[in-house]
Amino acid sequence: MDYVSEKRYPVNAKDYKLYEEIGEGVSATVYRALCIPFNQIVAIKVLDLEKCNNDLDGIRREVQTMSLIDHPNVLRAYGSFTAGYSLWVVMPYMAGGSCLHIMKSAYSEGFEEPVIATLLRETLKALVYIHEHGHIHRDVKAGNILIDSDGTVKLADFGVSACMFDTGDRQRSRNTFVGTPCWMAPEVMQQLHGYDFKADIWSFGITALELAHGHAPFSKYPPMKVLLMTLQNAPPGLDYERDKKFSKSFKEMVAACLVKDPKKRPTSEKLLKHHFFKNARSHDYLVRAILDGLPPLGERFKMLKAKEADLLVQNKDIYGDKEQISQQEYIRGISAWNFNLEDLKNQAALIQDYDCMSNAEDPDLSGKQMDRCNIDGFPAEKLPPKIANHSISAPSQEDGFNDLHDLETSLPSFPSKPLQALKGCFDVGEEAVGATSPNCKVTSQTECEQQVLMELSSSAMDQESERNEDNALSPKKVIGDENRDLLQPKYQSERNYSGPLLHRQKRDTNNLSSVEDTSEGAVVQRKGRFKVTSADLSPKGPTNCCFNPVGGGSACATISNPAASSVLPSLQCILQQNTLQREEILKLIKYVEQTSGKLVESGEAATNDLLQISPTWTREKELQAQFIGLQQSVGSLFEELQRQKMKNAQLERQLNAFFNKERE
Ligand SMILES: Nc1ncnc2c1ncn2[C@@H]1O[C@H](COP(=O)(O)OP(=O)(O)OP(=O)(O)O)[C@@H](O)[C@H]1O
Repeated sequence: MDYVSEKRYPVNAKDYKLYEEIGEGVSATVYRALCIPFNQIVAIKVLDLEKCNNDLDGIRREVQTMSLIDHPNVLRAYGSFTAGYSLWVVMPYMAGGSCLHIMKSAYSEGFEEPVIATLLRETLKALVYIHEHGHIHRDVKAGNILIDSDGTVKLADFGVSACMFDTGDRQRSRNTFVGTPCWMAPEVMQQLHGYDFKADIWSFGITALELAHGHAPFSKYPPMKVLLMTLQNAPPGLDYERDKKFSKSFKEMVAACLVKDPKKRPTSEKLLKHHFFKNARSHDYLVRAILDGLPPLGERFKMLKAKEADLLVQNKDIYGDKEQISQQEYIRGISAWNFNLEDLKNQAALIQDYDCMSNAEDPDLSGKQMDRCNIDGFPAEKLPPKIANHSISAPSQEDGFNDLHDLETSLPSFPSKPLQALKGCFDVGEEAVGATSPNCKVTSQTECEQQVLMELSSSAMDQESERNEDNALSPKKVIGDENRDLLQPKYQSERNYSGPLLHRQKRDTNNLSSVEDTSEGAVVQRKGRFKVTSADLSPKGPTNCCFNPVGGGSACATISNPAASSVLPSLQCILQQNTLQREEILKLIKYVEQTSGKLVESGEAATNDLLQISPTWTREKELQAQFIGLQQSVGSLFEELQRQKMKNAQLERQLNAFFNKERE
């Protein structure tokens, strides 16, 4: 990228005067500020380095990338420096704020088409530039499209951008999992073959829908659900019925972006030539159409925060105190999803309970949106068969029963490595994944994946019989679409109030008092937007196991309908019980032999049989001991890894401080 910085902005906090807050992200607060020596208003993003844990690399990358940018549609950084435990990034102040904030303040149903075309064209120009320079933005969404008071549009936030040239060609296709679930391309979730800049085109299509409706498709669902819906459902799009007010060319443009096969999506350059963008207008038009009459950014932000706080107070009784932070984050529409493995598995167990209702009602989710959508400029034969033939093959969703069918039939299309898809949610390396999942410490990855897959399909089958009862969980029954932001806490309650969630137990989530509260645990690793908590790491042994000498069997509560997380402990539990039973039987036989004084023929045979299997039994015991030993060493290796990572982070911090001192 071209180096642009002519003017050297001061790198000392005392040269800036912070004014009001104008935005908040996962680990940063953004302020309007005055650069005193230049007497210039700027925006300063203050990142809490303590909150960023191990992601210093990411931050450094963001700042570096931002300061090398030279394009009118990409937000650049004037400079950055550390102040105490925070990093200050100085940027141009975009007085209109983000499109997301503007929608939340005044256009909750979304913008008019010419406004969307103008915003998207400018954003797309930014993407063309970014892609040309070998970068993938990876977080294209309305929250990152900023507008200045003169109507200039800039794409912001390189927090998760990746440089395809970082370490050579091999890295052109990325293998990390970052971004925000609703905007995330299927190939990013799947983690099978990596992904490239076409992932941004998918996010761009989702952003188009967000600007059209005021929210992204699937935004009311928890992350795991979003993940599965993105992978399994037909891509979202503009609906011919619901979205009558939008032009055919808009629908076609969106459909061209939201094709599951990235190869079939247009490049940003080609997309920019789409005739939809001929509807784009001038900066002045944007000012007149959406900025005029809006209160100043700081005030708007304050009002939004107050509105959120009100909503939280209103719902405190229903959702409880501990949900507040995640609710706030959700309502703000930021990407602070607190992914942890238990959450994801629990959400997988909940899957589709509310689909049966919602898919039929929510045009975003219905299959019919693509029916009459011929993609001009991008020939229909280039569409994947699922989309191209949609009008013929898509089953009617109206009765709300097809969802089950969908899930079953789409299981084969679910990533062949579903655990990898889950694993990806943490943006952690292979070793950490093994360690974060207590159930996967010794079994091979494939076995674990099979367990998850089994769990998903058994959950799908169970749900057919329980569908009617479970419809009570449908968000549509609880709350109207206009209050969509309030839906999330309901699911978050379910997420956070659950241990390994059995499908049957799920119904109890309506009665929170009956559900065990498993507190989340301290964050032990955070990468990008995702964190792994100590709760994910603590091994959860089998519970409620008791040996029943009368029935001669074991009663493991976790076995009747095993959640993925409990399958392995359950198997261990059975194994243990079998061993105990065998011991008991041997003792009994010995006792009978001694009291009867002679060997009954059949008894003899039975004893011999049992004695014959005893070497196997001994071997089992040995293996069990090895298993426990291995579990322990994986645990301590992981701890060591964490220690080293923390050390690393500390060193980086010191280096940073040193570097900044040098610059001063
Ligand atoms: N230069 C700017 N001018 C005006 N507002 C800004 C500016 N930069 C950021 N904001 C506002 O602050 C919000 C949060 O900033 P930012 O997105 O950079 O933080 P983040 O932690 O990366 O958040 P996220 O994870 O949601 O992307 C933005 O959505 C936007 O509304």
